[in-house]
Amino acid sequence: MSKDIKFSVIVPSYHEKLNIEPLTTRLFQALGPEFSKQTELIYVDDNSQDGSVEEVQKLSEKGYNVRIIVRTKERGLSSAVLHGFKNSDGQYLLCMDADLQHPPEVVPKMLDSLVEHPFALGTRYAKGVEMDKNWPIYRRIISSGARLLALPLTSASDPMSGFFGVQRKYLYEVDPNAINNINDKGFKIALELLAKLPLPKKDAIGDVPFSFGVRTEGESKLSGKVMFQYLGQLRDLYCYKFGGFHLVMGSIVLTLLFLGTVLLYLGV
Ligand SMILES: Nc1nc2c(ncn2[C@@H]2O[C@H](COP(=O)(O)OP(=O)(O)O[C@H]3O[C@H](CO)[C@@H](O)[C@H](O)[C@@H]3O)[C@@H](O)[C@H]2O)c(=O)[nH]1
Ligand SMILES: [Mg+2]
Repeated sequence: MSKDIKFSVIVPSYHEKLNIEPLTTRLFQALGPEFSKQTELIYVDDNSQDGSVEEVQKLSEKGYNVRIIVRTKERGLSSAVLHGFKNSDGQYLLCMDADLQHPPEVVPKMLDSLVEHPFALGTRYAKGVEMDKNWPIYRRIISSGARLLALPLTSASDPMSGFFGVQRKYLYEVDPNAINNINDKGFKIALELLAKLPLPKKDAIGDVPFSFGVRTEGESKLSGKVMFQYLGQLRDLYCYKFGGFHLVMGSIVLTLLFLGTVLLYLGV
């Protein structure tokens, strides 16, 4: 463990070569010299073999504190984030996407919030925040449906966000067993952590409003499989939180809401 590193920024990445250089340079530029000295940037790539490794190597040679972990046996956004957290040095852990939908310029605010709160949440649901008008309508519907289904599980403003931070001690120290209960399937790792980590009842979450951008390079990896993984994750979380009877009721409500969302999407 490096004593100089206070903040670790973890970026799950899959086929993101074209986004690596702009994200890295914009991030360290936004951090400025003092924050930069205390920050490491870690890409967790699932063997994209698209030149991402060489791209990171170039940036590291230029002096940026950046490295890339390539996993060859595992796949998935959530598990990549957990892998990055485990293999990082900072006490303050931040997660963001590679595709610049999470503006690197907001990271200093996120880190400030994370020093003050156990959990920092980049939120798209706050006054004055607008979703990029180019974000496709079907993604908005899916996102709203997913958010609705998570309402009984957390009071967080945007549990679907992939832009969040957590203090290391809440992952591994406050309850060393908590990490073993975390579901590492799918995309919604923030929801999982919010629902299961031993966070304090009061003032646990520091919201940081941000405007969600659109991807300009590469493609989204959201697939039907990921959506079904989300429904499985919800079922487990309902069970974890409310027990057996509520699980059955929850499943019925979930199915109805899911069908409603699909029908709405299809315009039926
Ligand atoms: N290592 C790894 N990274 C992955 C994988 N799948 C996706 N990623 C990375 O995870 C990030 C988000 O993936 P996108 O494909 O861009 O997801 P999205 O559909 O735009 O979803 C995003 O927006 C949601 C909010 O609407 C977020 O909830 C979600 O976390 C993600 O940020 C990107 O950096 C992408 O490269 C994977 O299997 N392995
Ligand atoms: Mg994206």
